[in-house]
Amino acid sequence: MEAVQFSTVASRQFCAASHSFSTNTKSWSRGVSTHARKSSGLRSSWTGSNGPVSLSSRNLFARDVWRWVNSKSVTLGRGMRGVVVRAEMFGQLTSGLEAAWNKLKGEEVLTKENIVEPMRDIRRALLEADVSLPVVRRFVQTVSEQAVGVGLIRGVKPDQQLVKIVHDELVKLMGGEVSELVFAKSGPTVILLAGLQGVGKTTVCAKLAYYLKKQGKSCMLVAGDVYRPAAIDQLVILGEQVDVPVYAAGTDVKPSVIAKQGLEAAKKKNIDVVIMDTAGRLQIDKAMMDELKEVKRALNPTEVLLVVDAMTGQEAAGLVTSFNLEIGITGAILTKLDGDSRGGAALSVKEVSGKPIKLVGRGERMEDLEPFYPDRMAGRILGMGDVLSFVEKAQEVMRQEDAEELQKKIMSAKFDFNDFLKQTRAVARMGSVTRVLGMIPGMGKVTPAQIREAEKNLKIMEAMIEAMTPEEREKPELLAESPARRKRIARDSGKTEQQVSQVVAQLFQMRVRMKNLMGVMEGGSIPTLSNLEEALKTEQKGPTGTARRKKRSESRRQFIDSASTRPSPRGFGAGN
Ligand SMILES: Nc1nc2c(ncn2[C@@H]2O[C@H](COP(=O)(O)OP(=O)(O)OP(=O)(O)O)[C@@H](O)[C@H]2O)c(=O)[nH]1
Repeated sequence: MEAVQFSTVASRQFCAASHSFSTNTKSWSRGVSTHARKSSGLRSSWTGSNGPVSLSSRNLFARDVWRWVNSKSVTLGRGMRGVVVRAEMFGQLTSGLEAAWNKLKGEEVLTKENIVEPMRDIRRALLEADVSLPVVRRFVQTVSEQAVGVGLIRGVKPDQQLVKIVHDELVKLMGGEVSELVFAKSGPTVILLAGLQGVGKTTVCAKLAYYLKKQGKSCMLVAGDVYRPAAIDQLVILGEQVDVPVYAAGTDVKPSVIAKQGLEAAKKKNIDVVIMDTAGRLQIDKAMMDELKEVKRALNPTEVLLVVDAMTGQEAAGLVTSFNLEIGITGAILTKLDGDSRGGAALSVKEVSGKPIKLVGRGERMEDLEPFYPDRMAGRILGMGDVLSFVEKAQEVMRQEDAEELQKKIMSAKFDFNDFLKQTRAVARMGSVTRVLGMIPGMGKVTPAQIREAEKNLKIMEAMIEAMTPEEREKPELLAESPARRKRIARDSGKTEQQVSQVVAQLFQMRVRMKNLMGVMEGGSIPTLSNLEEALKTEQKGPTGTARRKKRSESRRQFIDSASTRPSPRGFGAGN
């Protein structure tokens, strides 16, 4: 398999760099770099156009976060060409809110007067996101009250203050804490799934089983959708796919009887969790509710979860309310979040119905079901990306030793070209490129053309690294100090000397940034807005070190500065 990768070797900057090398479009490269810095060192890069695209990631915020990061990889398909990057999840809302922050640029303090316009933008953004009007009203009022009362905080700009207040209120709006699934103290835990037709119920049954199996629980699926024979077949196939038994009794038996029989069968097999699929209807009707009530009575479930489609916006919140009133539910599962650019459902369900979103579906694959984290979602809405979900994904696929080894190297500023290559070759099974991009701060706005460009550029970088000797890969200093070596690499890889110089310069810049960010984040955990600011301030101050070290690195620094600022008339990717 040709190594074609999408790697986030803790190095969005590398990707950013590749963009800036290639596109020669200053505004784009500047924009990406800013995003890269703002993302506190989470970096991504990808290479290759003809082989499988793979992906791995690192988050450099703190040791404990690092521990989550294990390496593994996933093949994403043949090349990234043709990948369509869908709208960033909640992208519309994110841009709407950005307008609000922008109105506060240049202000000294938040006042009753100067928040009028931003609050109007926030209100509009939420309404456009399909959040229900009463919810929007309450939200805007709470945020306004807090904003005016917050006063002047030294070193924090008013727009940042407002972002923080909105962030915290969004978290509260979505329920604050993660709402975990409840398990029965004895006997099997029974999860009853309900929902309208086509929302993804049957798929969720299998996804949920897959999710719980990963936590060491044995599961059984029960096929209760007797009105659509294909639904039973679909469940059986999905059950096979996730290697979980399926109890089915055909279409002639009442769902409540199937429920009882399924539960008995599960008990006999000492199954930990029974997941019951039920029929969906086009709309709520009495017959449907009565049948569900009967099934509920037969099962006495631990969890009754309503599966709702995120793309239906505030309608989803209304459904959760109706189902709760009618049959009593314990929470909701929001599916198709990957296709939702507005966010109305995620924002409204808890506030409108009082019931939490417990899990979210973010794709069609079995692994695309995860807990709903209000704080991460808020971060993502504000354009900070879903860093922790991203890192958790990476953890599933990355070896711990590798992560620790890499962390050591970064802390001692020894991250080298071998590490870069190794990471780009660690193929990670992390989901679609689109989804992963959406999780990386700022990356959701990357267009397919930009992806293709970056893909091309990373391939070029890989060619250069391959032309280096093992010693040069380990000690990039050799390249910084020797034009002859750079010339040889340029010749062997078919690139220009300038391109080689830029790649070497970039590695040094990466080292400095990574080290600074790691240093600042060390001991912290989740990248919050405030420590992000601190990290960036420290980064701007430059690396610390003894005078001697500083002197030794001076000439290298000069090389880096000149290489990275040299004009690149034809762009990094040109002429290859
Ligand atoms: N993109 C995306 N598609 C999903 C998600 N969840 C489910 N789907 C797709 O939605 C479609 C409908 O899913 P089903 O599981 O058949 O829906 P259902 O609610 O069981 O449908 P009925 O049995 O007709 O009531 C399928 O094509 C799924 O692959 C998700 O989170 N994201």
